[in-house]
Amino acid sequence: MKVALASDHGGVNIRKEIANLMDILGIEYQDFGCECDGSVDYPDYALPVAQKVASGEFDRGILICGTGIGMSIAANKVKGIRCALVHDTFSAKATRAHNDTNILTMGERVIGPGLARDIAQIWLTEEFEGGRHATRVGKISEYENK
Ligand SMILES: O=C(CO)[C@H](O)[C@H](O)COP(=O)(O)O
Repeated sequence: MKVALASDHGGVNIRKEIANLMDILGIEYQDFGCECDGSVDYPDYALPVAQKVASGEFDRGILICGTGIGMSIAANKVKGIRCALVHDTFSAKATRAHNDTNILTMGERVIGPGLARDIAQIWLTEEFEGGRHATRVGKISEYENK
């Protein structure tokens, strides 16, 4: 699995935490910044990462901003992306098992690094269950492809 990782200025610390987690787990990833001295605009990071995942260049994406919301809104505009904003471990598991999400977002101004790490680890390792969930995800793709 190859993961594209990025944050805006509001998510730098959790982005570094997740990079460290993926180093430990032996997960291949590329860090697309930001190299933030000051303020940047989250769509400039969310959209390129989402495009890389949608194109198949990367299997998954993880995006961090202050709330996770802006990154999530932007990523979900890209065709083929199922992005989940997650701030609890139950949803981290469920959104992989049920929604087959390919991008995870979190907000550094919402949760701490320990919880973010746990959420990322679950999301990176949980499998999609398929079955009835595949039917439902398929309906979303069908709508998107109309
Ligand atoms: O969470 C975010 C987007 O959803 C951003 O990180 C947040 O809006 C940045 O705010 P500021 O420019 O005030 O640091």
